[in-house]
Amino acid sequence: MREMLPLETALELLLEQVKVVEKEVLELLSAFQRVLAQEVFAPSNQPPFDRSPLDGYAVRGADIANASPQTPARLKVAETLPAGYLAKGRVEAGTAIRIMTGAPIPPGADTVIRFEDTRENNGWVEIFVSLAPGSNIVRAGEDIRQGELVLKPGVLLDAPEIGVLAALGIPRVEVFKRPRVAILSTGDELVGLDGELPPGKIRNSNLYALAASVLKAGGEPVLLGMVPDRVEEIALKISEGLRKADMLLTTGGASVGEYDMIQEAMSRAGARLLFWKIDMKPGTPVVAGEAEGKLILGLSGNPAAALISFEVLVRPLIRKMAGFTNLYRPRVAVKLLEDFRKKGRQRRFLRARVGLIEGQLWASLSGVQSPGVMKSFLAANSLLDIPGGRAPLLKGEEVEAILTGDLTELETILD
Ligand SMILES: Nc1nc2c(c(=O)[nH]1)N[C@H]1C(S)=C(S)[C@@H](COP(=O)(O)OP(=O)(O)OC[C@H]3O[C@@H](n4cnc5c(N)ncnc54)[C@H](O)[C@@H]3O)O[C@H]1N2
Ligand code: MOO
Repeated sequence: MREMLPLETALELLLEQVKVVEKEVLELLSAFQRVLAQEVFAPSNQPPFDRSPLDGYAVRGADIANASPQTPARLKVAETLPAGYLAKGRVEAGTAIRIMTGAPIPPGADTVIRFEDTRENNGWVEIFVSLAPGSNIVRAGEDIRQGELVLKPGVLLDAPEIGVLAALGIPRVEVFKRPRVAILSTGDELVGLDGELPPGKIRNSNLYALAASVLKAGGEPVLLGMVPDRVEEIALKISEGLRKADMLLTTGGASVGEYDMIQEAMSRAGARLLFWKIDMKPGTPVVAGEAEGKLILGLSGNPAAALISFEVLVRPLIRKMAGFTNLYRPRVAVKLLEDFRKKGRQRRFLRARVGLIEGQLWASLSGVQSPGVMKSFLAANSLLDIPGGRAPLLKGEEVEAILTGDLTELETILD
């Protein structure tokens, strides 16, 4: 087995192994935040009919051709037309229909004049402006044409997509199931969240951080809990994970220490080893295996290393399984707001905050970068991707940032 694969090589190898999960049909609102699995062609025009975008008067353009404040056109108001109804009659020469926003344009009319440009008195309306025929009419299909491909498989069904499907009268859609991702923490030092912390022990935080990450990536976490550093127990849990889920993540025991037994446990559970170690820091030790067509990824026990491995390696895999077309986060060029002096031959991912200063994106490190430190994630909205051998870096140098956080935060971050 070769030492330390480049991240892209490892990712390519793993992406080849994963398949998109099955599909299911859901009621529209249950499909919110799911990935669309079908093409959606518009069954009808949106809007379905020519309509008024204003409260005003539907008229014939010819009748108001010479209207002005000095020489208003005088038209007989034939009826009032609210949204949701059809006009009883036509707009004949010399008449107008009072029309509300969203109401269908009555036959005979080709223009709508807004209330502000008119004055009504005793069943007659004076029009003070002349508009070209066709003005102020929203045409049927102006938004979406019947037969048009509106949504493609692989998109996330967010609020606008749900709204468009509802507007088109589509009550159910085919979406991808959520890939189930089993998570197992290994380590004698681990205890759960309740109760006193015994001496020498730590909380099993990786289970929760990874479960939340799986949810965010579009997967469904299957919590396998924690096991002590014993090969047989780990192997049994791996087998359980293979039965219950489409992919399995473990943390701990991925390095070279005496108790690092994930590789051994994977083999006992019948897995084929794909690789161990990726050229990145944090997150070098990743044991990748495959069994029954399912991936098993043994991530570092170090909490920050595990989360960074998840971000750059596991997230794209889950996104592929979940049916997304876009697997990756956006990457942008940023300038460093401070020096980063630590040399290193390995590629590094640094937790950072990216924000705008006078139209330029800048990055400042969000705290301590050690693989066991979590707090620096709290202020981070990105990972800086520093190629091996590139550091030391000086303030003002350009580097690449992977945007992991909310873009809306960008403007408020730096002063
Ligand atoms: N002699 C060497 N030692 C280490 C090397 C090395 O190359 N040679 N690599 C270091 C690097 S880099 C990393 S990263 C870690 C990876 O360690 P493991 O994956 O074997 O993880 P553990 O040793 O089990 O744990 C590391 C650290 O994380 C804590 N931990 C473990 N599980 C959890 C959990 N579920 N929740 C929260 N924290 C957890 C654990 O207590 C340790 O502090 O190895 C270095 N060593
Ligand atoms: O590879 Mo370890 O993950 O540096 O921290």
